Amino acid sequence: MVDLESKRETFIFYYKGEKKQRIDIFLSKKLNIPRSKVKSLLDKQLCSVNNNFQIKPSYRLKINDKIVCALDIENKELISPQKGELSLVYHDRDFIVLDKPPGLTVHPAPSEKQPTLVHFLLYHFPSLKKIGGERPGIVHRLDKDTSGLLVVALNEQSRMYFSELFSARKVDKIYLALVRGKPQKEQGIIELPLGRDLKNRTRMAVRSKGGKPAKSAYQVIWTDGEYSLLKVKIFTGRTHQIRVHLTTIGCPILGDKTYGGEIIVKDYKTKILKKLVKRQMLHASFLNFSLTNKEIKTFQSKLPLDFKQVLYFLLQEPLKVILVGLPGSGKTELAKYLDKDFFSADKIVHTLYKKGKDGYFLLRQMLGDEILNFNEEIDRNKLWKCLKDNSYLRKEVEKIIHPLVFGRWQEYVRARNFLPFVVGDIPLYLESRFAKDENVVFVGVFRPEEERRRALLKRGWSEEKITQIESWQFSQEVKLRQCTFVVDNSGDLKLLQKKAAILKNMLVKLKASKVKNKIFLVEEKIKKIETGF
Ligand SMILES: CC(C)(COP(=O)(O)OP(=O)(O)OC[C@H]1O[C@@H](n2cnc3c(N)ncnc32)[C@H](O)[C@@H]1O)[C@@H](O)C(=O)NCCC(=O)NCCS
Ligand SMILES: Nc1ncnc2c1ncn2[C@@H]1O[C@H](COP(=O)(O)OP(=O)(O)OP(=O)(O)O)[C@@H](O)[C@H]1O
Repeated sequence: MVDLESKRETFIFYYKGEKKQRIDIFLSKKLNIPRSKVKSLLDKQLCSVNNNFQIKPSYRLKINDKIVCALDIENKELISPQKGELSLVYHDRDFIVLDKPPGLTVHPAPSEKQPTLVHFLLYHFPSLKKIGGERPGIVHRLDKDTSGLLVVALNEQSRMYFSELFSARKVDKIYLALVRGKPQKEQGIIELPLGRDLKNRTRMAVRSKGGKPAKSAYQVIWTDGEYSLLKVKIFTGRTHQIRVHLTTIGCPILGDKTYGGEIIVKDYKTKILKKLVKRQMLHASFLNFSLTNKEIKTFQSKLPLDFKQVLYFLLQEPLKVILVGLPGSGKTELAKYLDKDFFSADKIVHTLYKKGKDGYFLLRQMLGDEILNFNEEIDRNKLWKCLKDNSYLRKEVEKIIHPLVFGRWQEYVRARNFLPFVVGDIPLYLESRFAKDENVVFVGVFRPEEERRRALLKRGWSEEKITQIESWQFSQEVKLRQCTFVVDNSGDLKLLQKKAAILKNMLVKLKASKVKNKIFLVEEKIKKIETGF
């Protein structure tokens, strides 16, 4: 038998709980060691209850039971202090708050070969050795690839205080998560029980039977529809809670390979994203709790560099410059000067009408063979005649064609995510209410009536066609009123080219200031914590 009280690594507890609790559960929490380790201590008779050493793990503690326990030192000696950088946010006699970088495991585990945070802590805070155990001072955890705030107790009293605080859920914990997709609601609560995935034990899953209750609340800070930045508060602290809960609303955390957040390279944007995202984009950014003297402590961490890079990249959408103006005003000419590779809705419509393409089938189905020429191709003149006196049919055609054009426009923009701005010659953008988009800037093109009409006649349009097609569009005044910039195309093409060069400059500046503004607004929202959870 071991003389427990004469050993340096001895722990003495008096059980004060009202309910009878299993000793293995009690000691696992108190000593911060797994239950299997408690069992081995009991088996080795390194633990006693009221001086009785024959104790089973299922023994239920009664009030005032005296528990004496000696942690065997073999394991502890394995954790040798190691030099490593710690980013301290707060430090006093009792505890520290630090900013854990991604990729650092909190405490030793069989699968972890690299030094852990505990190794570094022992180097900087040798007094932690007194606390003992495999997890000295550790009162809560963050996954290896999650960054952010972690509290570490520096003495046994503080460790017990914080352990109780965390397990009684008296700590406000808020995380930031960059996710794929967009939650259906701006904010919401996810309350779904979690347990080990029965098919894959390394994963957690929602389990209505046998899962432990888990509750998270989220708010959307920013979204572009495809990716979102969420603020998540957790009310329970289950393993992988945020990661699993967010997948249940269709928003896996970017980079979280275990739960469907892997980045699949589809285009330029995802290619860059894959390079930037090296881990799950989850960051513990805020902690709030009260101390024994009732003082409330609040901590907020800065965004880690990799998280910031990904976020800024996602905020870098190009400015979408949409040219509007009446037919013949010179939109296409201006577009060419702004960007040779501009997007032309008219061109897209032309390709969609080609034999075998989507538009071709749909129009033929709707309007029959009378819009075809002898080669069974769509004859635009016949089509125009068909539509000119039938506004119902025209609107039906637009209902089919505009979403197809808009889809192509979105693809076009996505493939040019690296540019400061993209140019769309989309004459009906305003009229057809393409999706609302805060990144759009309208540029109006004005050309004197006579010159405009002359150009259209030259194009082969009849007076009737000019009047008719104009009547399908908003008036010049209504169009130009919605524009941030208006280009007066009264002179010749050379002058228009000069104006285009000036406009280009202004667009680049506008884009830079818009991004700056967007970053500012997002960062302000990140800082504002107590908003409606
Ligand atoms: C009316 C049609 C047959 C005329 O064809 P045509 O080859 O003569 O002209 P084109 O397609 O090059 O269009 C020239 C200009 O007309 C104007 N315009 C074309 N269609 C429309 C429309 N439905 N409503 C208002 N203006 C239109 C635009 O300013 C456009 O830039 C054709 O444009 C058409 O099928 N339109 C319906 C589809 C549509 O809405 N297209 C606009 C692109 S988003
Ligand atoms: N400043 C100008 N000087 C001379 N010709 C011009 C000028 N601006 C435009 N044009 C000519 O007028 C015609 C109509 O211009 P453009 O095709 O650019 O108009 P648009 O606004 O794109 O019309 P639509 O909406 O019908 O496509 C073209 O032949 C173009 O070359």
